[in-house]
Amino acid sequence: MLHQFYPQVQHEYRYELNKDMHLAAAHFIPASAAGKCTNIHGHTYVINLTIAGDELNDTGFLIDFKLLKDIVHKRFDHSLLNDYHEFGESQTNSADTFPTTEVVARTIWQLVQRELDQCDNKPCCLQVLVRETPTSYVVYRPKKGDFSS
Ligand SMILES: Nc1nc2c(c(=O)[nH]1)N=C([C@H](O)[C@H](O)COP(=O)(O)OP(=O)(O)OP(=O)(O)O)CN2
Ligand SMILES: [Zn+2]
Repeated sequence: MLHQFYPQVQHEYRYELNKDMHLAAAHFIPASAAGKCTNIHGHTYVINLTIAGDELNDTGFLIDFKLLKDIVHKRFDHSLLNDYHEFGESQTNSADTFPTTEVVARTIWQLVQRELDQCDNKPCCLQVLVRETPTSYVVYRPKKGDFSS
């Protein structure tokens, strides 16, 4: 895997962990303004997760790298993103759920943070980077109010 440098997020936690992964998936954007992207096509998404926290768990992990891969890669690899309810057109504000790079990044943050909320050592996901093509990527950073506690 290509090792890359990513935008840094400022924080005061003791530990910061980063997990890279690749994801092969297809999608289409169901809006005529999306031009050629209205047609179904595929990407090898490159994803980087930044997790931070002050305490380690009983295994000495902030969070298991493998768990992070399972949350994202296991769920979406070799899939059509539009098939998932998170990216469905039937949602109330459907443009906000089209599988654009922005929405994919936000959705990954929601899925990851939901799992982290179950951990006693309370790690938090501070940044999700999703690269859709060699020249295009999005960084999603949650605001304080996006965390449940
Ligand atoms: N803000 C966004 N803009 C675009 C998105 C998106 O998700 N968010 N998506 C697309 C397309 O789906 C496409 O996959 C990526 O577009 P683009 O970077 O233009 O792809 P190219 O490989 O053609 O880029 P070049 O730099 O011209 O090689 C479009 N816009
Ligand atoms: Zn695309």
